Amino acid sequence: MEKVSYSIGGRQIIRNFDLTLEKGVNRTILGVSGVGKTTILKLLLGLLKPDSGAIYLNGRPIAGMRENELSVLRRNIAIVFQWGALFDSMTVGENVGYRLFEEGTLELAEIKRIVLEKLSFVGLENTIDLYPAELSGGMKKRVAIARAIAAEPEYIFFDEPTTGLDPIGIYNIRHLMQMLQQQGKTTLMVTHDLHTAFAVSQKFSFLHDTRLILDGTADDLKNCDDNAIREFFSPTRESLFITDHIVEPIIGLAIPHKE
Ligand SMILES: Nc1ncnc2c1ncn2[C@@H]1O[C@H](COP(=O)(O)OP(=O)(O)OP(=O)(O)O)[C@@H](O)[C@H]1O
Repeated sequence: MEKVSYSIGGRQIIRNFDLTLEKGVNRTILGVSGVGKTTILKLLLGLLKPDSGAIYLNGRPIAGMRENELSVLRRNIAIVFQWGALFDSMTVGENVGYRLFEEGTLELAEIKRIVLEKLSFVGLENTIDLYPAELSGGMKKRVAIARAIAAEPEYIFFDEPTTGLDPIGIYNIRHLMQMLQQQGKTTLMVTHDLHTAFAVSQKFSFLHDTRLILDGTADDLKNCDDNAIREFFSPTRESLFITDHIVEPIIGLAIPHKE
């Protein structure tokens, strides 16, 4: 995204926002609730059109692209929505294979093989004939990941992937995200779960009051003395003014040890 601005009903949501997704890197967009993080995902997916600025997909501007060209490029992007967004009337297997089935290019047996492979990747191959209502929240999110990767997208977007999960569920999602990264996927996440963000992300975009105020690493965030960033990392209001003692442990705790 290059200098993208977007407003809703005359209210500016983002202004001159820049974002680059580097191959194989996980980036997290951070910022307080309502600041515009999900709006950025929607702009990237082409669900919203920017007021100004440009969005490039694999280096090509999407503005003015024909719908068939766009849909080829969009095949490269998948999104895992906050609540999984599975189709309730379809089985787990049908949910995971839906996109491939709709595209109509693969034999049913091949789709089934891919569905089983992706369900086994998320550890849920035994749920193939169940309906979403029969799954826990964490299982639904894992099925949503299996569905997202069924068509082998290059980019995967995660909107609040760990919201509402217990610690084991959160660990599972983190682990899957790390495995996807090992496979070379480029991922973008929006989350309030800072531990997960620092466990899986190498790059961060911090959005505040319509603007990008930091684009950098965990260390850049930790060392940044911008007030908005320091306040964001303060766990309680009482600690807002002693952020020197707060920022480091939160970020430090969450960064995984690299082998
Ligand atoms: N369809 C809409 N009509 C009017 N305002 C909207 C609409 N969609 C989003 N907004 C507003 O745009 C702003 C940005 O919303 P967005 O969902 O992108 O924020 P967010 O940072 O993802 O929030 P959260 O962290 O709570 O999910 C919010 O103030 C929201 O109220």
